[in-house]
Amino acid sequence: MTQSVDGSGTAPAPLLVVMGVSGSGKSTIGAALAQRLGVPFADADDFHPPANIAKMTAGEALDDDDRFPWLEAIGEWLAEHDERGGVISCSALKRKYRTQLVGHAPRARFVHLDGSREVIARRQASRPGHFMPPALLASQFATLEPLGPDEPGLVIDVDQSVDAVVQEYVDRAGSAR
Ligand SMILES: Nc1ncnc2c1ncn2[C@@H]1O[C@H](COP(=O)(O)OP(=O)(O)O)[C@@H](O)[C@H]1O
Ligand SMILES: O=C(O)[C@H](O)[C@@H](O)[C@H](O)[C@H](O)COP(=O)(O)O
Repeated sequence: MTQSVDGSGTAPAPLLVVMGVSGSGKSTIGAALAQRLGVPFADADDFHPPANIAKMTAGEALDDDDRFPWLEAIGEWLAEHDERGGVISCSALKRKYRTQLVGHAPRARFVHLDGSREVIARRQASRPGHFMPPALLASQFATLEPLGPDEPGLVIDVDQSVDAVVQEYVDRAGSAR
């Protein structure tokens, strides 16, 4: 489906991966952004095989081999939503993971939710009933390769309200790379 941007043509609905470390707000902001943009939302947490969930629950970080099939499934979701548009929240911590996703959906763009360890640790710790142990946050930051200036998308600081983050995306999307 396409949405009209002006009288002269149409642009495809956004196809976005909301990325960042655990607790950065991917699920919350991804859902709000999808609602604002009028496209479907999915949470990559729901794509993990049970073994990955069990590993993280036990306090062990995932490795590249654990993440590969999970990223393939997310890439397939993106490819399926290429025409309709959509937002999926996915940590996508390393550049090579993002390259894998774009391999499935070349027009996908990333929204990197960036924040200090202090802000994110506080949010992660105050989140009730989630399988991800706060102790894994250090490995998430150690693994994170921030979205580079040569990668498609934009970086948004999460030290502001959810509505403000969504509004910042809307304001900047037109000039995003
Ligand atoms: N901008 C924000 N301001 C305040 N609280 C937030 C914001 N974004 C997310 N949160 C809260 O922080 C916690 C972590 O957010 P969540 O969306 O679960 O992150 P992630 O999906 O990246 O792990 C949740 O309790 C959520 O309600
Ligand atoms: O790549 C990974 O190590 C995981 O995908 C991880 O980044 C993800 O964050 C977990 O699924 C926890 O879920 P939350 O991000 O919702 O805390």
